[in-house]
Amino acid sequence: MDAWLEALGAPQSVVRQLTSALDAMDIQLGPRTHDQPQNGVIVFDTATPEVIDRLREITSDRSDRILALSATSLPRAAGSWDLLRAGASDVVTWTGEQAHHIAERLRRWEAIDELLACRHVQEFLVGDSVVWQTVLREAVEVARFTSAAVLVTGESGTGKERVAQLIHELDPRPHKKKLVILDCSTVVPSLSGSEFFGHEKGAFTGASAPREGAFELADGGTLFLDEVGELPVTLQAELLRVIQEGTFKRVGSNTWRRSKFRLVCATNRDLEAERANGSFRNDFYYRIAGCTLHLPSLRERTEDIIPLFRHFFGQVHPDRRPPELEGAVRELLVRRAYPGNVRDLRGLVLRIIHRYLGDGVITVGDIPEHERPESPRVDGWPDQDFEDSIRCGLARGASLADITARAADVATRLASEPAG
Ligand SMILES: Nc1ncnc2c1ncn2[C@@H]1O[C@H](COP(=O)(O)OP(=O)(O)OP(=O)(O)O)[C@@H](O)[C@H]1O
Repeated sequence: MDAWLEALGAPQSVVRQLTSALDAMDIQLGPRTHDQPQNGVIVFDTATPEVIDRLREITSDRSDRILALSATSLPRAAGSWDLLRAGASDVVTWTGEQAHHIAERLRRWEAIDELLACRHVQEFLVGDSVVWQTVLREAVEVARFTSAAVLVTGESGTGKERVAQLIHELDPRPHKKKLVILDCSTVVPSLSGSEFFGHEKGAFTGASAPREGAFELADGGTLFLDEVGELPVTLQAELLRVIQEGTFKRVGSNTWRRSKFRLVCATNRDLEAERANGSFRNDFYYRIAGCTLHLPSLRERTEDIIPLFRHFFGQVHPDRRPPELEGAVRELLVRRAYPGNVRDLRGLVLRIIHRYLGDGVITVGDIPEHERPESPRVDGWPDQDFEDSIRCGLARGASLADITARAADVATRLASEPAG
């Protein structure tokens, strides 16, 4: 395998030692090329501001993974954190004996990249932006190389359920069973025991036959608890044991059963805030969040909008090349607010496709009437900041009425301020 190497003030002897040790393990270090993201090693003497700047520069536009290798002294703790913050993925000090560790690290990164680049993953979770590829890479790593419980957070429609599906697919357990999905927001409190743990015949009125619950069904596979933030605190307490130990009793039974499952949970709620105010249990949180993945909103990755458009077009017309977009259509797609994120975009694309006659460029005429900008811009008003504020409000869940009321407040206050 290949990886790049940059030496920033490191002794040549260390660079030579490292290069030949890795070469003996079949890893060739070369210069950093400027096409695809690649993994590499930066060797430096001490973590100077130049090293930090260089790391930032490399990781600002490409999702390279970088091992920062300090050639002489152990970087001070603060130095290590600075290196990680600037974009390094790992920090190691060279004492002449870490070649093996470095080789292992680079090999794992390469294995993850191969999975990430495969057609299935790229078409299942579309997006080339650095922020998206970075989180996707984390998902691939945790799925393939750990059995950790994963908590996926992010606004509605950002792809949390799809990430859960991917984690299950990439999980390398032998004889893996199915993915069981349970939407916690639909669990009726009086039937929650049965939903999660199952029940025996006659356990309660209406229990005419025994039933397996979600934990039992997920034995050997993955249990995806969607909308986990909706679980009442009392129920969270009841789930602690099964999540920690894998043991549970069906409702109406005294027999302990065992289930071995991987747990993936998702929520669009702010569990940090809910833990702080006591509406989400800390002990439950620590059990479900062995690893957390935060999915970015679509407004944080607008460069993925056009690729997603093409993807959704391809879903409807698998045999056709996605058409070109007229400039105004492209601008509308990229600048529009998507409170429902990718789901919202998908809905818009479908509405456009329904109107599209299926020949040539997609033009503004293919945009449904209610999606068109309402009024022409007059002398630069409303300006971009004004639009951005509204978009931001909508994205945070404010209604049009909230925004109008707020705008009226601001206008009244400004009108009463003395001129100048
Ligand atoms: N990166 C992506 N590539 C392709 N399709 C995507 C992507 N992200 C989301 N989607 C599509 O967007 C829709 C919403 O995705 P998903 O249900 O995974 O979101 P979610 O975050 O779980 O939403 P919610 O919080 O409302 O449950 C689905 O139709 C899914 O196929």
